[in-house]
Amino acid sequence: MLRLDTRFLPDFPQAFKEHGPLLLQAREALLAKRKDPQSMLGWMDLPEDTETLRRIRRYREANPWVEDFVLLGIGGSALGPKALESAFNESGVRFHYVDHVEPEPVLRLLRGLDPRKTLVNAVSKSGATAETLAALLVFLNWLRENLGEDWRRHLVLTTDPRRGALRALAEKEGLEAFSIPDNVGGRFSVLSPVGLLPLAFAGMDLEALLMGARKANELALAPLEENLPLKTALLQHLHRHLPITVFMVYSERLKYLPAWFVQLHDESLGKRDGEGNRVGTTAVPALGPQDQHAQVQLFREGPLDKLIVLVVPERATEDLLLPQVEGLEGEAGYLFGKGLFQLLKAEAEATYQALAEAGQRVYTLYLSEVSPYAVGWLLQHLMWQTAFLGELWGVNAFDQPGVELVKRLTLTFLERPGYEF
Ligand SMILES: O=P(O)(O)OC[C@H]1O[C@H](O)[C@H](O)[C@@H](O)[C@@H]1O
Repeated sequence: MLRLDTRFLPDFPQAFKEHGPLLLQAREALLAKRKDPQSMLGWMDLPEDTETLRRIRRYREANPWVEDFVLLGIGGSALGPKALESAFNESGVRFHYVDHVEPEPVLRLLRGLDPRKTLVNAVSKSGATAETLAALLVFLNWLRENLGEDWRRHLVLTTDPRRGALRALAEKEGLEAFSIPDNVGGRFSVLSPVGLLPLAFAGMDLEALLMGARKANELALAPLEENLPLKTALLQHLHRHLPITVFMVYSERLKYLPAWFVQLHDESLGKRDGEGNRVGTTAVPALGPQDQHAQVQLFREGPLDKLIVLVVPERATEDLLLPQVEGLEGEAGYLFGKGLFQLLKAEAEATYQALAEAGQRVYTLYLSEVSPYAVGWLLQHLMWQTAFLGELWGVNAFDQPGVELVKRLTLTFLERPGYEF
């Protein structure tokens, strides 16, 4: 369950009423694009795709030998699975993410892995991302050298249904491969095999994850009053003059969720609108309570240039009572007998109030608990929010023309004769 709290933004209910027509128009414009196969709105349908889920389950069951799962992918091909796996890994399978090109950690990883117990999953929608291709070269070679003909069983690809280097490799070598639907872009792909395959190996309850996402879909299509994604989209829209939107999550298990949100928000919305104006707000990741001891000083007394979103669980799956320890009554007595989760909730509430009191604009999204259902709901909710904002800000939320130059320049530098920095 996901619940919005805007108690420190008293004008919001009125603003929501006034902006009703604008919001409905934005939703209509977005949904009208669904008919267009180029629209990249396939993420809306992923929670219904039970056939893919069945295939993934069968694959997982056929490979019980996996002890280490190495995911080669970057951006939208890594951030979602990482955010969910680190929260919900129940299986004991160890996960490793190669979403970088720093040699030392790759070498350290290779030296510590047993190839016979390792499954490598290369993930790339385009099949053309330099970091992922570089990692694939290394791991493919490593599997071949160590496993001989058996290497094929240890490599699974997640990529475009037809195009790109990964698809070509899968066909040439007869490798197991899962498809990211044509009309699903990287940062909207967490509920496709990009996320579902690794999460099946993590032992996560995928039915519940998708059920939560279906709930977000239901609300996005619901009448205005119940429409949670239109509400939070409007909160972001009303504060678009503030350059920063902080996404602060009060959950250690969800510590990688802010990074997923940052890509979703920044890469979708930071671009030129139809008139050439630069639009977008900068999402800043934060974690509670750790960042109370780092960023909150700035949030309290620094510039009032932020919209701050807190994501707070309402219940613990299991609390841990703090024992009374003799000799520590003076300093820690106020904690005796309290739950660790009680402390977490008190800290989140204290931050909420202190930020509002400082004049920062702040609202909270309460998660009933850190469960696959609630988090599935939250992820899909945030995708709807982003898509609605794309309409409100007049930008295409599903492309990323701005990142291309870096890719092209990287290739130019590598191909330059005598290249060395
Ligand atoms: O999945 P891939 O095609 O390898 O893309 C991985 C990432 O790289 C690109 O640079 C895009 O900007 C991201 O949106 C994408 O998630």
